[in-house]
Amino acid sequence: MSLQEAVSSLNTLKSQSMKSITWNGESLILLDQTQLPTEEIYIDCTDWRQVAEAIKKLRVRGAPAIGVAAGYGLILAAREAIASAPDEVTQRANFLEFANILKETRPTAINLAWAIDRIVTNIVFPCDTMVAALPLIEAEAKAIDLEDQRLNEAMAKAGATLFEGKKGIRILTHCNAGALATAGLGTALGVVRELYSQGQLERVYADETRPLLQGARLTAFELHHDGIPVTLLTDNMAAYAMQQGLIDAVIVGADRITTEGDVANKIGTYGVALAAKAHNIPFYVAAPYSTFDFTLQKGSDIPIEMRSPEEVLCFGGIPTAPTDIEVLNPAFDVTPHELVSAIITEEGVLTAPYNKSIADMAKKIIK
Ligand SMILES: CSC[C@@H](O)[C@@H](O)C(=O)COP(=O)(O)O
Repeated sequence: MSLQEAVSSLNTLKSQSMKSITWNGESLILLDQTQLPTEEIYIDCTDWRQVAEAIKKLRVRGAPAIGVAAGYGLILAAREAIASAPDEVTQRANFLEFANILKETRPTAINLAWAIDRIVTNIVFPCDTMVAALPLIEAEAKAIDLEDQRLNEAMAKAGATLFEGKKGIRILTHCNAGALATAGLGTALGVVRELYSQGQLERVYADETRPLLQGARLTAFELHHDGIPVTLLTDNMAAYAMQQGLIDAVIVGADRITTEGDVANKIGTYGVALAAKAHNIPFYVAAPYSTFDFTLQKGSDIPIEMRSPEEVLCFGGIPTAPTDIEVLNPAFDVTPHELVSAIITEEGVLTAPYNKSIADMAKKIIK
């Protein structure tokens, strides 16, 4: 498939929901999310380094999406490793080094490490040669992509059960946990789409999500594109909207969830959860099993990505503050499980006590 054909197939798919990642057998085509909503630019990644750069710079972003993109990036890494040396030992060492660099591009969303480890451990390690592993890596990367689409659909259905019999529902969301952040319908926005298709949704309130405006640039864009009513508000208006009685429930995505149910998500999520608690509004998190870190108990142990001060000091290259001041720029925060009303997964809706419901889910998955 040529770049042109891939772009036109992406455009067709976008009429159902935004599709931002396409593997065409030769290269990985990514919709550059840093350019949205003003420009739809596609990057043709023929080198795994371009995939790493795209993840680091948030051209592709959202926990499930970066896992899917990295899976395809490993095909490019394996091809280069095979071409880099005649002997198996060097090829394998080079591949593992490339995989590690990809894995380290973003530290908080566990879906990235999960996808890379799944391919390295299940596919590459048991194979005798990198040449033999190559088609299997490609098959596994596609399986991760397709699986994410199915997980999104299952979460959408599970999430809708929380709103049975209700109409005119107004949902607040933070950041972008939609089609742009996954391979399918989205996690939080998958539930929103399901409610909309059942005629139950009145509208979505989208926090703009400082500093990189994923809510304004991506969520508002994605929902508006798909004809779902959306109202944009700045982050500091969320508590006001709750106080005014405009919000029935909050639904957000997640980048990592611990075994106790603590949730890392885009910076600002914790404040939204606190405000929801104060106003007695349910705070739901939607995430697939690939977002759970079954090795971590406490949210305080989740590595939080600190990003460049420029993201806070400027927007679109235009300074919005004195440029020589100190800046705090954590990309994520952790919402303690006490503030989480339920976690929507493909296995159903998990409720407190989370250490038990998450352990039961882990048993089902790790059979
Ligand atoms: C379905 S994606 C859920 C999260 O990944 C999303 O809410 C988020 O925090 C994304 O952060 P980003 O820094 O844009 O990758």
